Amino acid sequence: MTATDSLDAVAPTGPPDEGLVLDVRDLRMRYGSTDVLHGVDLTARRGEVVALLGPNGAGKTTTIEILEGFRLPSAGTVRVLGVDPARGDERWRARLGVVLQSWRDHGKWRVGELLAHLGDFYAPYATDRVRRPWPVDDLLATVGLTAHAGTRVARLSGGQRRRLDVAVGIVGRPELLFLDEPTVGFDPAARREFHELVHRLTDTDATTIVLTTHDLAEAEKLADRILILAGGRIVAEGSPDQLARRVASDAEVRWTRDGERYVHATADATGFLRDLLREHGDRVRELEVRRASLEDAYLALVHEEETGIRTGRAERVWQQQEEATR
Ligand SMILES: Nc1ncnc2c1ncn2[C@@H]1O[C@H](COP(=O)(O)OP(=O)(O)OP(=O)(O)O)[C@@H](O)[C@H]1O
Repeated sequence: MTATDSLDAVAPTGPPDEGLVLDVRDLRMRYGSTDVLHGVDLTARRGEVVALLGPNGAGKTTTIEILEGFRLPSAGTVRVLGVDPARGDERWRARLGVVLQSWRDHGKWRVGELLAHLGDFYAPYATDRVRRPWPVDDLLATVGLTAHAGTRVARLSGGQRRRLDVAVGIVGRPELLFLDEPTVGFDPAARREFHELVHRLTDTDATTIVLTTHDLAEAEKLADRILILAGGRIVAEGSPDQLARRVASDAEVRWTRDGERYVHATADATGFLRDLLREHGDRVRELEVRRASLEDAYLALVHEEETGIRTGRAERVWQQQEEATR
């Protein structure tokens, strides 16, 4: 049986959910005798930003390449814009955008010409709802490359090249956009502009975005939902806040009073603060309330998966980190 046959053998029954842009069930991938994905389930809806996080070698790129139709899975059901990527045609591909690690080809082309040339591919796939391609001048302005429309690709700086990568990924006004480590090499201003661009794409075009990144602050800022891939499975899923609460539901309150340092963990920080200030008033100094961060949650959940120690481990890791900073 081929990989494609096996996909059909487990195809879901029942009517498809129209709002689901991505629907992946029990995705498995084996390279030679090594299992990399052990049954990944994931979904994304129209206009949603989903961040896929995980340690090096977790299988993020493998997963994304399967979704893009560049790699055949060993087993599982995959539907991207309602289509099995293994059978996706040009019309389907025109609805996807991919921002890969840096665009190195076409060094002699000028930026504007290159975008116009690549945009031509999408023109036959314009619809009443989606005008394709994105007009070059608008696109250049959107990614902040207007001043470089006539610059040869080979002469762009690293950050400018990355902006071009983004422009290449969205020139066809994709309904689903894959961003692989999108802001590596961006300066802080370019990163902020890029984040604004992502918000604009989801707000005005309802673009669905799947993002892989090792930058947790970026995931926190951009993602509606975060999926943590470790050990070949999605080990946790939720908003940044939900993930943080999963590893530690208590907030930690710290303060000093008469030169003494105090630390108290509580599920009701507001009530505790009210009582504390009523009792000790202006003798309370250096007041701080801290909840577990996404980074705390990420490290604890990945550590849990790697060591196989589950019960209370995540919470203890968080507490140990706290103690180390005291
Ligand atoms: N073509 C291949 N043949 C054999 N093994 C592969 C192949 N591609 C990836 N792998 C292995 O599969 C595992 C997952 O790789 P993948 O590139 O998907 O991870 P990743 O999560 O994207 O990692 P990173 O964060 O380092 O980019 C790794 O152990 C990698 O060595």
